[in-house]
Amino acid sequence: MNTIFIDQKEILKRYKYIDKQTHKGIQGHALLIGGSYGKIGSVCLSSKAALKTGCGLVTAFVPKCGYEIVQISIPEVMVLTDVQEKFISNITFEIVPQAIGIGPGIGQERYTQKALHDFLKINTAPLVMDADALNILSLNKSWLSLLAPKTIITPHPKELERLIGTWKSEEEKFEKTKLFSKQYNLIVVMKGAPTHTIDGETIYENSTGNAALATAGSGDVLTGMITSLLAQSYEPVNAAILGVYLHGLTADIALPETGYQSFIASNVIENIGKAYLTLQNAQK
Ligand SMILES: NC(=O)C1=CN([C@@H]2O[C@H](COP(=O)(O)OP(=O)(O)OC[C@H]3O[C@@H](n4cnc5c(N)ncnc54)[C@H](O)[C@@H]3O)[C@@H](O)[C@H]2O)[C@@H](O)CC1
Ligand SMILES: Nc1ncnc2c1ncn2[C@@H]1O[C@H](COP(=O)(O)OP(=O)(O)O)[C@@H](O)[C@H]1O
Ligand SMILES: [Mg+2]
Repeated sequence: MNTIFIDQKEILKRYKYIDKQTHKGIQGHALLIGGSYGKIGSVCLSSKAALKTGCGLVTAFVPKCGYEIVQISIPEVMVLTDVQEKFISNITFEIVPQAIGIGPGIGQERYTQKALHDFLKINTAPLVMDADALNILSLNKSWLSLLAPKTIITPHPKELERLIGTWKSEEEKFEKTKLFSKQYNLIVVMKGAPTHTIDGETIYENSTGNAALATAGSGDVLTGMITSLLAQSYEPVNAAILGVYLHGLTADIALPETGYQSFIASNVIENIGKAYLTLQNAQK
């Protein structure tokens, strides 16, 4: 098995330093599409995480009921709304994002399923798919062929099972996921403890993170972080590997202060800066 252990040394080979002359117009624009009535928080977490991971601009596309929630909770994020009040039914926008993340809190309404299908047929931006976007794909497996090469999917174990079916051993899980990755030319971020990112035959095993991450919304945050890195022109596999590494590192940094129990998804976002600084300081 071709497994690469992702420690700081491997990350430094992939991490790109900020150009002193950069500006928000070239730092990348990320679009996060998600949320439904009662789950607007998920897309707030993804959007804020995207900004804190360094892209220049972030837009959230949410159902109408999410408009004020996103505007008030994260003033730096721009907001586009669907025509429907409580769920997404028609994904249209005039901006040109460099990357899109879709799925957190989006639900599985029939109209949302159709909106996802229509979106996948025309989307050309680098894409991260998570949560209910993956559950909708599991209900409509023929749509997997619409995904562009190197689309990143970020399933937790239950979402993975819905996509690839059950497994009887860890070995079988990896074999089935590798086959799935090759069949559809996808990058699969197999979330877990630890997380493995699978790109065809290659498995990248992450070295950071701990059980503090077992908390609501920590996956939504990861989606925003990876989308942000994609928008900053990281190759998809590197965006996935670096996003997973920084995400886990925030929990390792915060653990002495929060303990396992009181760490929440917002603490991931708060510690992204410190996680980046470990990489910058390692170069000095
Ligand atoms: N504040 C918010 O608005 C939040 C919204 N969320 C959204 O809620 C929707 C439902 O997401 P869920 O993931 O809760 O629902 P799912 O039904 O997909 O997953 C929940 C079930 O999956 C299994 N599972 C999850 N992680 C596992 C693991 N590591 N090992 C083994 N089994 C595991 C468990 O059996 C669990 O009951 C998504 O759209 C998600 O984005 C959640 O992210 C929570 C926070
Ligand atoms: N025990 C654990 N150790 C390390 N990482 C964990 C652990 N439990 C969960 N995680 C990480 O937390 C995140 C949970 O994602 P997910 O289940 O999608 O959460 P949500 O949907 O609530 O946002 C994943 O990145 C996963 O790898
Ligand atoms: Mg999730």
